[in-house]
Amino acid sequence: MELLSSTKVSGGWLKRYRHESLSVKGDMVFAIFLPPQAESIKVPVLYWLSGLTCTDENFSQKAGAFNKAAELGLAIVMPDTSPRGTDYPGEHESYDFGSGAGFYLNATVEPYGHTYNMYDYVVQELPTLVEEHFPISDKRSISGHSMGGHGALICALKNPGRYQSVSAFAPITNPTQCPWGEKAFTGYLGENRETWKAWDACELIATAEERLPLLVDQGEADGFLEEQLKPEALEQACAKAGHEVTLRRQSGYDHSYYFISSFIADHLEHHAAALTS
Ligand SMILES: CC(=O)Oc1ccc2c(C)cc(=O)oc2c1
Repeated sequence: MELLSSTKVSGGWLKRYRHESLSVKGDMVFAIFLPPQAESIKVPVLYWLSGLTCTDENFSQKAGAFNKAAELGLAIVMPDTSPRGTDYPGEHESYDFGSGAGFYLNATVEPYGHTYNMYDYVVQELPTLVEEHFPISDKRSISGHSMGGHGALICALKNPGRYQSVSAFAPITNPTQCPWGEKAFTGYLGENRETWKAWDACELIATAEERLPLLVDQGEADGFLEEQLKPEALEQACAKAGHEVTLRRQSGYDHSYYFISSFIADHLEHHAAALTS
């Protein structure tokens, strides 16, 4: 691992690293916030999955999360949103597919199937790496925004026992039924829609082995609400499956990090309560 930068913030440290990833067969960059408590004990950790077009830096620069994370003694790990440095056909042509748009799945269609394995990376490889190299415990939670909200929901739903809690901001709840998801899943998984279901929170809810309560914030002035995000689909899937969900519709908020920064403290409290109980 190569240390790229180290910055003191909120009494703790924000560190960025580059490392060679087996899952994506290339270099990946991630950031980790270590709260002051990590100087003397192993601290629990929140994985934050960012949305389309983002890198590890959007959350660290814009969410305003570190004062609260320091107060609660939470580490935060911020991975990048896709493999980088490949040059596949179509990879750099649009904001919603390819670079910056990994969708937190394991691609099966070549050439993407070769390296776009963001699911393996965030669920297995990155936690193994950070738990080995930093004073963090194996108590994990997961959250994210938009494409990253979809990622957080599917990672938790597919891995009972791995996370203590899950939350999301404006998640793509039902990617098999919205334009962003249909485009990405066709490109990464192929035309057979049956195979898509394994990566869709609304499909996974029905058979989830674990009933982690979901905390979701959704801005009512979000321009992507009706066509892409579809919070009502998640509500209906949860109601049908008897899965607890707290969906907070926040009046006037859009899809931006202003929205995330307004409610991130609530999410950190939610995760800290589960991680320290
Ligand atoms: C920094 C920032 O605003 O990030 C951002 C902007 C737009 C989007 C969209 C449209 C989708 C998504 O998944 O993430 C995302 C993130």
